[in-house]
Amino acid sequence: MGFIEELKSKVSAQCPSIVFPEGEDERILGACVRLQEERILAPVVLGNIDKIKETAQAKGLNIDNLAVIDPLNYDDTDALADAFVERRKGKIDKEGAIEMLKDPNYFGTLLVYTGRAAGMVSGAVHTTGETVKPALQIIKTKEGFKRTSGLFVMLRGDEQYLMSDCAINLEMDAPTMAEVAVITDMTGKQFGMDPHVAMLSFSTKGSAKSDEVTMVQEATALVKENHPEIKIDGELQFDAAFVETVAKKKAPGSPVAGHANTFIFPNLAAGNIGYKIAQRFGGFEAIGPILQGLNHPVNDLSRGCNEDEVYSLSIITAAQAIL
Ligand SMILES: CC(C)(COP(=O)(O)OP(=O)(O)OC[C@H]1O[C@@H](n2cnc3c(N)ncnc32)[C@H](O)[C@@H]1OP(=O)(O)O)[C@@H](O)C(=O)NCCC(=O)NCCS
Ligand SMILES: CC(=O)OP(=O)(O)O
Repeated sequence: MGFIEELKSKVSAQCPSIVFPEGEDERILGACVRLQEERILAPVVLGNIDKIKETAQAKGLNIDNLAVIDPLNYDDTDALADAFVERRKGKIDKEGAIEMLKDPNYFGTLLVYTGRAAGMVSGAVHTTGETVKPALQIIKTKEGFKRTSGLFVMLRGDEQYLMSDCAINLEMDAPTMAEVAVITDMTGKQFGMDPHVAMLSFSTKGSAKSDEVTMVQEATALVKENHPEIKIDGELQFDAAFVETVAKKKAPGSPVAGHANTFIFPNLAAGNIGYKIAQRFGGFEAIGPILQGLNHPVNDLSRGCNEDEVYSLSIITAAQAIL
């Protein structure tokens, strides 16, 4: 059984409710109708009902059984605003909260925070910043984690790899890269994988010297020291991490080199460019970014996503909510 198929059977047993702030988008609406008809999860679609009906008609979708909420016309806005003000502790007043709730990403995030939905999927229309900022402010990271990070599950046939951080952290240092590695290992295990983690660089085992190479070496050392149970090595170039013959030459004796399946990037440019190259040149399905380390699952999409990627990320979001 494939990765998504396996999660699907676990998720459908509980059928959690997932909110989609971009209900007027045809890729979102198409995926929601499929998820609802297959009884995998219970979508809650946000948007203007007339515009959603227009999208449905243009695509020939039957939305009769879909839960739709217009954030501009919702009975419980007052309760959401109160929860928002309480959570932000002096950073927003009631009037400001009511205004912010007109933004579907804030509205959807508050539905998740207050337990009205188990998770959220957005970002097919909005930028990553617009999508994730409400979650960073309201959902926040779990105890023990300082930074969230954006993971991609890369799928092609039987191949399955994890890549992160491809979406969030503009500045990388050794503690942040170490934290990304630890949480990515946890996510992989949560999804039933056996992560072999490569801390990526343009250098393998000291073949080049620079501040960034030192940062990756320090991050690797931090993980090895604090989490001896994690299968990790670095710093490794991608070929040394992935190709056995190259690993034998560049990193002999490494427990990970040559068969890594989990790749941690040394900066956001490498991560974001790297996953898109694998997706567009390599023909991988790229599912994510999956935000790791938050109290509840809120996941972003690339604006370049297709309906199948929305469908798959929704199943992963539901799985994060129940596993
Ligand atoms: C994610 C991002 C929007 C955060 O923006 P930001 O300007 O740092 O956010 P702010 O400084 O306003 O912080 C907002 C809140 O988020 C928290 N925060 C910021 N980055 C965080 C992170 N990585 N993890 C957890 N919390 C974070 C802050 O602590 C702050 O909390 P507070 O308001 O309760 O004090 C920004 O880092 C970003 O644009 N990243 C790149 C996104 C992108 O375009 N990626 C490429 C495409 S996927
Ligand atoms: C993840 C990502 O790169 O998002 P977008 O393509 O929307 O910028």
